[in-house]
Amino acid sequence: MSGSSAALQPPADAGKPIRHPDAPAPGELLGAHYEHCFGCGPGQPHGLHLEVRAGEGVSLTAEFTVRPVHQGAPGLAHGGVLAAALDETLGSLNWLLRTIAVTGRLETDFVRPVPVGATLFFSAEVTAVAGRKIYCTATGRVGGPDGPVAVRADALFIEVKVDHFIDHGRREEIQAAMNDPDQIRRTRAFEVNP
Ligand SMILES: CCCCCCCC/C=C\CCCCCCCC(=O)SCCNC(=O)CCNC(=O)[C@H](O)C(C)(C)COP(=O)(O)OP(=O)(O)OC[C@H]1O[C@@H](n2cnc3c(N)ncnc32)[C@H](O)[C@@H]1OP(=O)(O)O
Repeated sequence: MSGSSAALQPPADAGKPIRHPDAPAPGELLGAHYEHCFGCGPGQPHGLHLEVRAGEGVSLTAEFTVRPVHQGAPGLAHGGVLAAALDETLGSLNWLLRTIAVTGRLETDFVRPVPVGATLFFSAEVTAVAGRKIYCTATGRVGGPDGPVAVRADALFIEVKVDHFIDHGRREEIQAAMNDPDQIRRTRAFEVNP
């Protein structure tokens, strides 16, 4: 099974994504957007520690190595963890648009089982933008960037203001983030008009 639902088909008036002029150069490693992010944060011991590199246009590549803490069935990655890796990969595309956005919808195909110890090589791109709606797609391969497809996803991200996090996040983490100049710098890298 593959093919995304009607909710993930861009409307007729959608435009092509535009790479922000200050986006990281192709090949550049993108840092974590938040130290304690489950997907990319170095301060999250059981996190995915996804490593993401900017690509050409509004595309990127990412790598994630499955560890024993990510198991579902014995010796195999948990599907929810793989979906999280896809979500994080797709969310990282917003660095290249310099837009803050959250996942509205994520549709995932699990094509083959992924063993513990395997590295997933993701490639992702934004396919269309319509107002606040950002349409994107990602593929994860095993064994190498040209290996067989193990997972893929299509998603819709919705642009939000930084207030989305300030209004909804638990007070203590928001306060700590606001007191951290490095976090403020990272958040600004996402925003065209901070
Ligand atoms: C200094 C302070 C520190 C701050 C530090 C921050 C740094 C952060 C930097 C970067 C963070 C990135 C983090 C990446 C992590 C990986 C990505 C994730 O996992 S994100 C978490 C999972 N996602 C959510 O928790 C969203 C929960 N949902 C919501 O909050 C709302 O539903 C939201 C914002 C998505 C939409 O709500 P509305 O009220 O703003 O907008 P409406 O009007 O409902 O939707 C706008 C358009 O989008 C469509 N839409 C919305 N949801 C849809 C859906 N599920 N399916 C299809 N269409 C949908 C609607 O039909 C509408 O379309 P029409 O403009 O009318 O054409």
